[in-house]
Amino acid sequence: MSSFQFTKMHGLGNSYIYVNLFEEQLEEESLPEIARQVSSVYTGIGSDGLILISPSDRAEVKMRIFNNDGSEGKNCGNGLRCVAKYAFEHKLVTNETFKIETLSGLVEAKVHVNNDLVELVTVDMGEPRLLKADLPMAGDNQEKTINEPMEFAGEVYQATAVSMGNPHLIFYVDNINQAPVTSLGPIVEKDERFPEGVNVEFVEVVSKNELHFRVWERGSGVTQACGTGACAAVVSSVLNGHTSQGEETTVHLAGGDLLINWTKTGTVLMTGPAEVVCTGTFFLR
Ligand SMILES: N[C@H](CCC[C@H](N)C(=O)O)C(=O)O
Repeated sequence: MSSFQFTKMHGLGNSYIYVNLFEEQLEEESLPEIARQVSSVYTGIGSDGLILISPSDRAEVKMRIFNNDGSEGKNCGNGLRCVAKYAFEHKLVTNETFKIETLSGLVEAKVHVNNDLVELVTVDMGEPRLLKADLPMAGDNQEKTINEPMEFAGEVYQATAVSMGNPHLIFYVDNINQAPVTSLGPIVEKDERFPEGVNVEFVEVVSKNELHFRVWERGSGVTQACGTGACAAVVSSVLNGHTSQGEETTVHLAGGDLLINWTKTGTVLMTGPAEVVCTGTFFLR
């Protein structure tokens, strides 16, 4: 019976099981099954997935993320803040600002330290990608999808597509508490126009600097928060004229708030908390 040490961490309630591959070894072909096992609230630890922290030849550390269905995501905003906290507190890095490698490129994290503990993290998530080819999604590869009518299950919705290294489709609603997260989310996630699937976000505009936000995540379903999704929602809101580029927007997610700024230099800054829940030994079935 093989086992490994883990740390459960969360960003605004979006929790993952973190494994430090500087110290542990996991078989590559077992990773999807390990993600499914640790994520189960009944027979596992309970989380939205698995995140691996490993050495990198391009950055101080590398992050890989697996959703709770075992699929591998290419980026994870809440995960990046927790990886940054873990790396700093476990002395995998020496500076308060450092780079993290993801499957969708390098990002830069800055930890905000208080009494040797990291409470808040700011991540420069890089530039959003707006072309259909970037998501990927069906249609003219060089076109963008901004406030476009799209039909799902017989209804037409206005949709905006943004990639933060992973795909997001954003819908605007008048009342976030009535957003069709569990009814429309799974339909859109698996729509054939998104060959790699898509994360589905619902946004209520409160003001020019404030959004309400809910999410149906690709590979995990409803989560308390989605960092890349919040970044995509702010980019979408600028593109749709609801908020302004270069100004900080407060995004109210189910698990709490993120501060997001699609800067005038073109990259998206995300600031929010990262917390440790527990550590332990997991015994693989
Ligand atoms: N479900 C996402 C990965 C997790 C992203 C989310 N938890 C975040 O904080 O960005 C995907 O398959 O693209």
